[in-house]
Amino acid sequence: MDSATLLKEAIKAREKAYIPYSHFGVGAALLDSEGKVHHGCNIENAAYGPTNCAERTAMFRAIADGHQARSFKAMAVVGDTGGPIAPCGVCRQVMIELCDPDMLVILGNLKGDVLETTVSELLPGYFGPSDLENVK
Ligand SMILES: O=c1ccn([C@H]2C[C@H](O)[C@@H](CO)O2)c(=O)[nH]1
Ligand SMILES: [Zn+2]
Repeated sequence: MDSATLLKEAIKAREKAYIPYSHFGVGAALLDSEGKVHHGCNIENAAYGPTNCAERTAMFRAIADGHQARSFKAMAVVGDTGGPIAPCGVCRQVMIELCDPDMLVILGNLKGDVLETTVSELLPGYFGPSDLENVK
């Protein structure tokens, strides 16, 4: 599946956002190793803190569906931003946990701006799963 197709899936996922507070919808589409796409949208909460971003919704759904961590091929994310959307810090950390550091991340907006990057480029100097390898 190419980047443009995955971005279209993220736009479809965005339509499902539950956003009574910010009215800012975000969609994510995570491509698994079998070619299946997992949709994520942001899901807000009256207490604000429990809000789940679109990116984490997509990753948590795919893991809960039985897909292996770090087996994913790409993720596209879209919001109505001035430039390509920038994932929040919490989602970047969860990407480092559940996706390969070299996995393609396609960031877009509704105007058609696109930035192709990777998980490790989004979180330089990250603390990740391998940093706990020496624990006895
Ligand atoms: O990359 C992003 C940035 C923001 N949001 C959500 C969180 C909140 O619901 C709303 C405004 O921050 O957008 C995401 O889902 N992904
Ligand atoms: Zn986030």
